Amino acid sequence: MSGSLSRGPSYSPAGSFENTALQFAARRGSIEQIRYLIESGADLDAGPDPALHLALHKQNVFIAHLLLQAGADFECRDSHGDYPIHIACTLGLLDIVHTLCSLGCSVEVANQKGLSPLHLAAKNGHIPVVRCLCASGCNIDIRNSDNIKADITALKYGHNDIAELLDRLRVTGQRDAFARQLVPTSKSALRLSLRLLGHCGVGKTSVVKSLGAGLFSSLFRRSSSLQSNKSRPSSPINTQIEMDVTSRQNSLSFESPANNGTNGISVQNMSISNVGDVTVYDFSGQESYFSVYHHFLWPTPYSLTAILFNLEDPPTTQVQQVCFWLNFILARESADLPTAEYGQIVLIGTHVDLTRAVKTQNGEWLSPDAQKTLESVRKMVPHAPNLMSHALVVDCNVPASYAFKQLKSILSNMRQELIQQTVGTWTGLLEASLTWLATLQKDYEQFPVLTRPVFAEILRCQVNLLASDDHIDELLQQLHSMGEVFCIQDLVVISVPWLGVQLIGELLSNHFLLHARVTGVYTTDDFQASYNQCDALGVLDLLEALDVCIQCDIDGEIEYEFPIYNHMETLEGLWDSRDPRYSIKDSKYGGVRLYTPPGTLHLFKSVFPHLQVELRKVSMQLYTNNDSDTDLYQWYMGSKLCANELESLITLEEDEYIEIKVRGPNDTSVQCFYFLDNILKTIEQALFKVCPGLMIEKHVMSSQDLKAHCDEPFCYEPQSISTSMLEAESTLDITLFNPIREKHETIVELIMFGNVELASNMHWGCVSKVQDLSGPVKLKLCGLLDPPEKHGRDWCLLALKLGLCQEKIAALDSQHSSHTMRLLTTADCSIGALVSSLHELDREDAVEVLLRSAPLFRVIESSNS
Ligand SMILES: Nc1nc2c(ncn2[C@@H]2O[C@H](COP(=O)(O)OP(=O)(O)OP(=O)(O)O)[C@@H](O)[C@H]2O)c(=O)[nH]1
Repeated sequence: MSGSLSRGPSYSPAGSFENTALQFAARRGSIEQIRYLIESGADLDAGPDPALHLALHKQNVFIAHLLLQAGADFECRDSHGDYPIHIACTLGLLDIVHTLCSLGCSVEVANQKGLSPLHLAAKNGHIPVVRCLCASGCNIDIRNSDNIKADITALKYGHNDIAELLDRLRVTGQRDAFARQLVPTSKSALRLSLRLLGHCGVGKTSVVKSLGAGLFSSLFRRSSSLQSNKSRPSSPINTQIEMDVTSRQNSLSFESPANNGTNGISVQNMSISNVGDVTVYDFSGQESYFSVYHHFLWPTPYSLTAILFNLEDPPTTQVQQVCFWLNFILARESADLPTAEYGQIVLIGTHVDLTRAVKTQNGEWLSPDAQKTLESVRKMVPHAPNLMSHALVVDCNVPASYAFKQLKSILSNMRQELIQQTVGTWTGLLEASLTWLATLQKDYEQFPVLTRPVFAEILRCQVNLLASDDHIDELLQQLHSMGEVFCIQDLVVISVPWLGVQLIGELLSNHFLLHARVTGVYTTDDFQASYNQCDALGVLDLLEALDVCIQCDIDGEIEYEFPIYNHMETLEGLWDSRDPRYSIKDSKYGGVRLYTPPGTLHLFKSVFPHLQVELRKVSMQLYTNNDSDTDLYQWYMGSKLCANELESLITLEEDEYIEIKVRGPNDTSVQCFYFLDNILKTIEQALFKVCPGLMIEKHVMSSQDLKAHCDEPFCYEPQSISTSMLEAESTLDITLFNPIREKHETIVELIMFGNVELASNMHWGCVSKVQDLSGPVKLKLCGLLDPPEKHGRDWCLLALKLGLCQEKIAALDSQHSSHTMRLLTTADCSIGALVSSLHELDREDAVEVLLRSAPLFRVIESSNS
């Protein structure tokens, strides 16, 4: 800060008309100077035009806030006779008006021209400001010096909406009631959610029914279920081949066991005895629905997620299914949140009545198998935060049983623990809206979807005329987390059960998929013919917001592409080895395979259609931006993107890994490199959107094998590449051994399409900073290093090795409860240094994670792409 700035008071002799430094800074909008002068004790209110008034005239809301926070007088006039509220109302500075009102400023004072703040806002057409003034208790019948009310002023200046608002407030006489509704009460707005996940037929719906059963109906649940059990076909899950759960080769079966399974996501708001209101999400076990579950599985401390498994199934099947669902949930939760932001996860073993388990006197089933399954799962997924240490064992059809009491008691304990966090968030507006939603749903029964502006307009009309945009945003957030509405982009779905069952349940059902167009491409009319329950355009907008489809302009005709419906087979000749452009000696080939870590199989399958939506977006952008010759051809679990003379093939192989191959003619190494990099970025973004918590491994394909069109091209595992990078003096000199062809390949060939000059635009992974590690990798390291280790080789020793003293780490101001996470987000060292320290500590488990999942390289700029 320049030394020429003096303290304010010396510049502001009383009554002087010269500008003080503060006024000068306010006029110029210099935030730093304002901060300095405030700290130096400048006279904030030196006049006749105080700094606050000047900042407001310049519409510099930030500076005005700084001055108000510092204690500037907001009840003084400037040389024009205006108070700050007059200026803010004239200019429509809603935030300032709001702050001034909450500071208790006088909202009815007239300026020198005899106009009140309400008249000024009405005259200038600022309806949000009018609402704010009215909610703050301003007299709506206040008259100006010509004895005219503000609504007449509004009419005179053509602001009929304001006139109407003031008129309605007067006629209904509910202004005070509306204002009170907006003030938070001391009540809590806590609504827990219970999410039930598991394979088909494990008993999710039965649990929901039992939770909802009253005392009387519960007597009938058991007998009716016995009836239905008789007709229950043996689950195909039971007939699965026994699997080694650590292998990549295994496959899970997701077939539906019966016709009557849940379609989509059944959402119910239930009042559970001894617990209170709970929103229960019953997620179908049918695979076709998995691709939209991420929209409903956001991390929240207010949720209990139950993973159900059938105790009749072989133990390996139980473990494999539970691991799948646990990984599924963890992948969909953002990885860098403090542990307290995640809800609890509980395992529930079902069908215990059909096993040889015994019951204790108090009715508790004893099933060592369930606990064994939990222990195996814990070993295989050690980093699951908040997985409860005890599995419940239940006969889903007996509501009044010990297990249901345990489940209710878990929910009730969660409520007790969490209630404090939401105390003071309940408003009268929320209460009124909950009742009003039922009427609104009836009005929009056919298609219960509104845009945010329409929702806001109706809410103001029917519930509270004074609700501001901020009030409505907050309300929507509350309603969304309660499961009362579902907000996505600009849309508000006002019936979540409709969305879960009638829309998603129908459109992603196996039945619909079977009859869908095999290309997955629909015109609006085609779509309307297939789904005539409501207006196709509205549904298509919603499905686009859910990333289920994408609108494309194909030769001037608007069409919608649904990759989930696309069941076209792979065409022969898509990657023809004889294509003369790519069969010449110096043509360029390169490729990458993306894996999830061992044990997390099948997670890509539900993401791939989203990835195809993103690829379509990219191809349309490439087309409009570069006017290049771009083409995207998509089929079931595969896409071919071509840009000018470059080609790429993106496929999901064996349901397990994504393969990306790129090729170009001679002299296109730079283009190929950036083409591949851009495709990878698109895929990574799509994966992140759906699975922000998923760790990705990047395996590099042998370019020689790709060029030779080998059936089984060799793939270099990331840990062998990373290790070579760490050991080599110069990364560019690295060669890796391809055992299939018994040849060496250089890193330049493998990653840079043979063009060494590209190195100047790259950062190698080992020199990247530890902070650059992705959230899921950090979380995995936390799972390994947080628990105290018997020889002390945990985060603590690591911190010392990395040069941080314990006091420094303990003193770090971080919200994260994990010590390792604090260390990783603050340590200023390279990934290579972290690997060396972990080696020294003999923590090969953590080294393995890093070597497999740390980035191999990062492209600095891709302007050449
Ligand atoms: N004996 C017994 N039968 C059960 C139990 N849990 C579920 N069932 C029966 O198993 C069948 C399938 O149960 P659901 O509750 O519909 O299974 P779900 O998990 O909701 O399956 P989807 O909706 O297809 O995902 C029904 O006939 C239930 O009565 C249990 O604990 N014991």
